Amino acid sequence: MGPTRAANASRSTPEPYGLRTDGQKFATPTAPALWQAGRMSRLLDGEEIARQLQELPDWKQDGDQIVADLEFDDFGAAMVFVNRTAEQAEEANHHPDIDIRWNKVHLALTSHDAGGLTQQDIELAHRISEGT
Ligand SMILES: C[C@H](O)[C@H](O)[C@H]1CNC2=NC(N)=NC(=O)C2=N1
Repeated sequence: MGPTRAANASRSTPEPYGLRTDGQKFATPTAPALWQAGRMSRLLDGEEIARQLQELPDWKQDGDQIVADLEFDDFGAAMVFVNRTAEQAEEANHHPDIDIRWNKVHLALTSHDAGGLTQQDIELAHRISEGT
């Protein structure tokens, strides 16, 4: 016997999706439910993005993305950077689009699940730019 819908609704912390014991079919989690569960950031507005980009000189906004164009001594140096970026992306479970052209690397970050820019994009941009 699992909790009733009413009991569930009154919980302050929602049960994680996938662990419902009341036999109800899983609903597609709504954006507010995911934000509350801490698995999705809310969209940032234009002012917040502009303010935070002041601390990220390598990055600029391009529509729903933030992008960085970086140049290295040669292909090998670019690949060292890209591999480090890949590790950071895996740690964050947030992954930039990466375009490599010999010594030039173009990175683009957006939060596909939220449909635009979130704090996750800003945080990963900081991590990527530290040490470049
Ligand atoms: C299931 C997993 O959390 C999602 O697919 C993650 C993976 N990496 C991601 N990376 C980026 N940049 N945006 C996302 O929305 C995203 N979603």
